[in-house]
Amino acid sequence: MSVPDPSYYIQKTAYKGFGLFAKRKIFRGELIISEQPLFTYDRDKNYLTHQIEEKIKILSIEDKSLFNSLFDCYLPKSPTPIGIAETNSLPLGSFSNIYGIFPTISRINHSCVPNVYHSWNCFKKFETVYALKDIEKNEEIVTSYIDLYADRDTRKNQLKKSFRFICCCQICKNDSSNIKKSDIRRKVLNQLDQEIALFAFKNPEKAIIKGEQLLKYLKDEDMYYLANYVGRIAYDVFQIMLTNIKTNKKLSATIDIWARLVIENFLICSGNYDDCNLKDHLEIFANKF
Ligand SMILES: C[S@@+](CC[C@H](N)C(=O)[O-])C[C@H]1O[C@@H](n2cnc3c(N)ncnc32)[C@H](O)[C@@H]1O
Repeated sequence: MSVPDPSYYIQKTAYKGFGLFAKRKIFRGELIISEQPLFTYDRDKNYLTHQIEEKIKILSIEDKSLFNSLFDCYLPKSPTPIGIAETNSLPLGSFSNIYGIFPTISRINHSCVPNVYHSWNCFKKFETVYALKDIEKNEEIVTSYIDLYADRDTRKNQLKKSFRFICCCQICKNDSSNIKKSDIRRKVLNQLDQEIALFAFKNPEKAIIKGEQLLKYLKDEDMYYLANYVGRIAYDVFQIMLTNIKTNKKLSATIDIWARLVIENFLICSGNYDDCNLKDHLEIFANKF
């Protein structure tokens, strides 16, 4: 089921195949698409081709033709079911082996400066797409296929290997001195991200400082609008503060600010924070002061 009166349209692009575009101005935090999968499959299984072919067999005629119309980046001239599935499938949750085929969301092209975030809503069983920033009428709607803490060459190699294209987004085609600066900042982001987990138990004060530094680097790299990244960092810091609240009140003095940051950013990128383990705690602290 899609949102009634969609705010997007699908159109052929100059060099990216089809893409999704804004039919009108879309605002940050707006739900753009909510879509059920045509079918799902277990990507961990060896007999992948057989599994996908069996799933296609039981689709309705319309759904079969929808599936067959999707792009195969591996064999574009003579698409195969496995090629179409591997070009377009999305995991149902961050670490899931179960992947789904979503005919409309599959048309969204990649950018390392995405303007939307897609994720699986495990309660409603829909893949949703929310706007991370205001999107102007006729602007292309773009998502990220990869980890954006990676440097330019790593991003380029991943996209080439998995999706067979060279990214020409505004940060990938920057001049070399700007790319160098961006790569250094992303390397630091990656390192700080790992250090939060490393210090969470043995030195929580330090882990919180790493979280604050992460947000600063995200701002410097113009990534602070990425509510999925900001929300996750804030959630990590909130969790550390909550764990230590009884033993170290000073350490958790700003817990309300972090709780609000989690809620605000989770709402923007996925419209809810229902699947958070700490939902009740978040609400209590966000409203406490
Ligand atoms: C999931 S599909 C996206 C929709 C696709 N363009 C279509 O026509 O259906 C992924 C494929 O789109 C193309 N694509 C996505 N983002 C691109 C980009 N930024 N530049 C060039 N091609 C891109 C690549 O061929 C990639 O393998």
